[in-house]
Amino acid sequence: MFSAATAVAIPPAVSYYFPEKLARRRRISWCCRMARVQAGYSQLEVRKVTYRPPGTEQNLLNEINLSLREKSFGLIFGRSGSGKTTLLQLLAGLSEPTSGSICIQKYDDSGNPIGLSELLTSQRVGIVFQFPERYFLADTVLEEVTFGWPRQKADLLFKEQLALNLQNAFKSVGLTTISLDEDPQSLSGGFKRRLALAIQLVQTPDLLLLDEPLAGLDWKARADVVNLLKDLKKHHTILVVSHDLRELYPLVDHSWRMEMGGSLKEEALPM
Ligand SMILES: Nc1ncnc2c1ncn2[C@@H]1O[C@H](COP(=O)(O)OP(=O)(O)OP(=O)(O)O)[C@@H](O)[C@H]1O
Repeated sequence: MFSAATAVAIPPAVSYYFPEKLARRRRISWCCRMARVQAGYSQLEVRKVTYRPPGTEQNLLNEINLSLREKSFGLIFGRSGSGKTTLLQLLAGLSEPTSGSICIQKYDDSGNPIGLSELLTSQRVGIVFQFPERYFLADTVLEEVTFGWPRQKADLLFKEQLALNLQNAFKSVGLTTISLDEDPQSLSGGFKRRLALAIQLVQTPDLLLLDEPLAGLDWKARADVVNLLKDLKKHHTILVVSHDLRELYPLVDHSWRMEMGGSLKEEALPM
């Protein structure tokens, strides 16, 4: 077991002394980040995105437009099979739009556009699929989180940064009372969902995409995840696909309905 203070007992492979130089660099980059934030804001801009899977005759998404300002919470709702997950997959770079663009537009303090870049080259994007626990592969929590981490010695600094991120990620999802040696499958439903979020948060994403984050959880775990999302919203831009409108309503800044046939329109939640 470990506490919040010691949150993650980093194993030998990633437990290196965190040098003062690196700490200073983090402070400097944090200051730069603050300076950037004070100088304006950025917004995810999906413009006229159409998607037709290769080799098929029908568009799954038709001229989708969507804008979401940084540190906002967006929710897409709509009937099953309308194309919500397909859109998240495009935003995560798992498929490419047939036409249209997915960008980050920067604005100055007065709201004047000052720069445009592609989402995936300028921002880190994390995606948590529906029922993410079904895709857990490892025997321990630590292996699950560090799956795919680089193994070469040359990546020492990168590993140290990830180890620190891991500690922060576990704290931010309230996973401070589980052992890193535990089997992920032995965790409760709510804790599995927290673990899935922590795995993404380790990469410090700017944009977090969540597909049905409350699906399959009991009422207590659902309430926990809603509270957790409320906290995450302070630091991340979050776009959720969900049918659980009532529970997520208090978090939502913008919402859109996906129509059958793959068109999206901004619409208040039907409460
Ligand atoms: N690669 C593909 N080729 C052909 N059809 C596809 C492909 N991917 C998804 N589809 C179809 O596109 C439609 C939209 O699927 P999608 O999973 O995006 O819907 P959804 O709105 O997220 O549904 P749900 O709410 O049930 O998760 C579905 O009919 C699905 O079967």
